[in-house]
Amino acid sequence: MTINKVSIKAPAKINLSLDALRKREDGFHEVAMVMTTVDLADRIELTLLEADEIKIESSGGFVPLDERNLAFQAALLLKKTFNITKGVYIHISKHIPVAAGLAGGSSDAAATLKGLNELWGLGLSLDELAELGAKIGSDVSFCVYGGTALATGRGEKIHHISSPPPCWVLLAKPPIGVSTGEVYRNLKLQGIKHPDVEGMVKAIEEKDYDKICSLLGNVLESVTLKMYPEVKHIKEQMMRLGADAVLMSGSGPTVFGLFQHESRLQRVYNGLRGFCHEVYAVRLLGE
Ligand SMILES: C[C@@](CO)(OP(=O)(O)O)[C@H](O)COP(=O)(O)OP(=O)(O)OC[C@H]1O[C@@H](n2ccc(N)nc2=O)[C@H](O)[C@@H]1O
Ligand SMILES: Nc1ncnc2c1ncn2[C@@H]1O[C@H](COP(=O)(O)OP(=O)(O)O)[C@@H](O)[C@H]1O
Repeated sequence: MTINKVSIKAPAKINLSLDALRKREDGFHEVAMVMTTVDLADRIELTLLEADEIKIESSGGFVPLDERNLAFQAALLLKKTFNITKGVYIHISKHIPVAAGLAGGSSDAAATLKGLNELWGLGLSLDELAELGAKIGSDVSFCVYGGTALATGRGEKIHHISSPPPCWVLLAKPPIGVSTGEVYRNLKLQGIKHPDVEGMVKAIEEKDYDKICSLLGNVLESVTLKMYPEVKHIKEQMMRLGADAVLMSGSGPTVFGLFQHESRLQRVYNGLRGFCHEVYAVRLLGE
């Protein structure tokens, strides 16, 4: 039976730990990061087109609707690599804030790779899709697998780890978009405080919630918090209102807080909504 349509969830990620070790010859940074998915997701619908074309539309959120869209790039990459002459209509229901440090674009690209693998009957494994994904962006490989992982290299080498203990996550995004490239360009590695990435992996494997909270760390905060004081302000407010622990995700500007108790999450959510328009209460997906 030929499949004509597939619908795939594309979840956002947060970085529980993010370290940059050195700048490489190719301009990228060698990183070590712990990433995990949360249940805030875009939905990607792919419809088979007999004509040799890629069409893309999106509802909600402002994203480019041409070859700059990472989902479009994913389709084009598969077409070129495997000489596909069929086409696809991609529809993105956008729920993940854009340029927020939550890998929304990368997750859309990963979902498109997985969906087209079915729709175009390519028979590729997840490992093969993740390898292709790395050509689109450093975060795409992780998004192909989802779950929880230690990512090394420029972020494309994925080492699966067990899921953290279940907890609530509050995401708060100030009304600014951050360029990942600009943040990495302004990163000064000398004298910087490096997070304990190995300790974080261990704490997750041991399901030690308190240790996970105490080890949250992200070297990119040293850049983004200075560039955008509103991110620092949200971090301070979330902590003051009662989050168990707080960190900026990726290159920002989204700040996340962790919570074991739903009642406390609700209190902090209400407090933040007073001055931050975009706040989301979600759960860790983990697996
Ligand atoms: C910071 C992180 C953490 O998960 O996420 P976001 O904040 O984007 O969500 C990632 O490392 C971002 O991954 P991604 O958004 O895919 O970045 P890419 O498109 O590959 O790279 C954008 C630019 O960031 C810089 N870059 C990216 C990754 C890396 N390891 N070193 C870098 O120096 C490069 O200048 C590159 O041109
Ligand atoms: N499908 C997409 N969804 C979101 N952003 C996209 C998409 N395709 C391309 N982009 C572009 O990618 C850049 C990074 O967006 P995004 O992936 O949301 O953030 P981040 O890299 O901070 O996690 C933005 O400049 C955005 O315009």
